[in-house]
Amino acid sequence: MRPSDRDIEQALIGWLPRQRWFAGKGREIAQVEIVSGTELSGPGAPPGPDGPELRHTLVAVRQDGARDLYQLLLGFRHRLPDRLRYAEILALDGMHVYDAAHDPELTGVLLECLAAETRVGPLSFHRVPGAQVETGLTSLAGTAEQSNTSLVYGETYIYKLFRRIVPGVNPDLELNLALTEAGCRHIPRLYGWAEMRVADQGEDRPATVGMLSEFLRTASDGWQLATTSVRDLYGSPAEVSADQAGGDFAAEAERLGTATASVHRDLAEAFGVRQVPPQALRDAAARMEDQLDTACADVPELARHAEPIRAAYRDLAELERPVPVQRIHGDYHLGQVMRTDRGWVLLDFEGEPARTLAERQAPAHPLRDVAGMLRSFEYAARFLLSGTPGVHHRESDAAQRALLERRAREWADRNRNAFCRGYADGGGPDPGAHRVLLRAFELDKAVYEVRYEARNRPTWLHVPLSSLPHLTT
Ligand SMILES: Nc1ncnc2c1ncn2[C@@H]1O[C@H](COP(=O)(O)OP(=O)(O)O)[C@@H](O)[C@H]1O
Ligand SMILES: O=P(O)(O)O[C@H]1O[C@H](CO)[C@@H](O[C@H]2O[C@H](CO)[C@@H](O)[C@H](O)[C@H]2O)[C@H](O)[C@H]1O
Repeated sequence: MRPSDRDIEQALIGWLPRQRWFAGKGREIAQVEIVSGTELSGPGAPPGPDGPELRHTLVAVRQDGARDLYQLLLGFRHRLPDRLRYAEILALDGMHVYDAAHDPELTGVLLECLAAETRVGPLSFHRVPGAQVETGLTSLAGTAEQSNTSLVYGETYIYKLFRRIVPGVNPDLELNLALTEAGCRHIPRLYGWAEMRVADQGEDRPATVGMLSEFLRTASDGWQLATTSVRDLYGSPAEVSADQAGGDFAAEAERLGTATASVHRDLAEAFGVRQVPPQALRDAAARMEDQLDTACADVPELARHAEPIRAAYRDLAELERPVPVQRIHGDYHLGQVMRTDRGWVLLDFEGEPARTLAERQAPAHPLRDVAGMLRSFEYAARFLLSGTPGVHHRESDAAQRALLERRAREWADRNRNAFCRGYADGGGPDPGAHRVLLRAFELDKAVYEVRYEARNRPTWLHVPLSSLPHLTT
């Protein structure tokens, strides 16, 4: 017999905070409640006498008076193979309950549902018009540090199992659908998606719960490529400059800028562009100041950089001109782009994970994405400098330290210039002609990163903090 919902809910209180994708880490869980359970075993995966069985589950988690929804695939087995031990949530009365995202014997059913456009309980599965979905492929759950869980099926598909579920269409799906329709070549091919009805203020609304895309089998992600280039420079003799180093990244950075401008253009055509009055910049500057205040309260080391940051926000508020806004990526960095044999491809249009859906859907100036990527060049250049494994240098060796600092600056500047050139040549607003906007956006992102790192990866906190003196002078 399966454990009761109550037993599972109790076990989830301890299990959820250990999951990388759980957004409520560090806050006490007051309650977990299973709000929906849909049997998904069969017809593609009929359970044997010993299981396994699959139940699609939505849980509501209460923390600090807030209620968030999370999607789980619960597996049930009488005997849990050793390879699934790490995914166990609970074992009771001879039944194991576990995270079935890691069980390829169960996840095949998702492909079958997508192929057949199944409707079951509150769930419905959809194919992009004209797309076929092949079934019978084995999945492997990604191990990347992610906000969601990705299942790679063979070498063909990647299914993004959204973890935190918010009523409405997830911007990742919304933007991928629009870009697919626009024939954009800088996104992975989209095959289908899953949604479920969830109760929202007394009404049932559809919420996106999964998305099936082409798996970019031979691609490398931008972060890996960029940091390889940085390592190459750091490992070269002192007299070798960034442009002479074998692993120079600038040509790729320039192409990435051009691809970014192309995606921005497609998004502008699909969703429109509107001009917002100067008051909107004053409002934006005020919001940035609020974020800064909150971040300074959370991370006191930030306070010593606060004054020049505020000055940059004041400059923004004083810009007396309307600015164009449109849908953008929203959380753009090197980990969100992959270099394929058909050029750069952009991933994950969800926006910053901690923001509300309305904030993530709000149109913004496209240079916000440019600022995000420029911050990422800064990260790639700086994260090897100290506090992280990879480059070994004696802290006491001031000359070595100064050389690495100089090289970090040189690498970041060279690649940011290349990216901005590619972006302007590709038809985007010239970053060099909008310095006040860009500086404010970069600082706002850096403040966000300080909070993000303090909460999620404290050993990385030095990266955004140590980049601030350069940004604020
Ligand atoms: N279509 C794809 N092909 C190959 N790898 C992918 C694809 N989509 C995502 N990935 C890999 O999975 C990682 C996480 O994907 P992402 O969409 O950013 O998920 P999350 O929202 O959970 O952060 C990416 O950084 C990339 O390495
Ligand atoms: O990819 P996510 O949507 O989960 O984005 C979050 O996590 C990112 C880190 O994984 C974080 O990005 C920051 O670190 C990157 C290096 O790991 C760096 O390239 C980015 O520039 C930096 O912002 C992102 O901010 C956060 O929202």
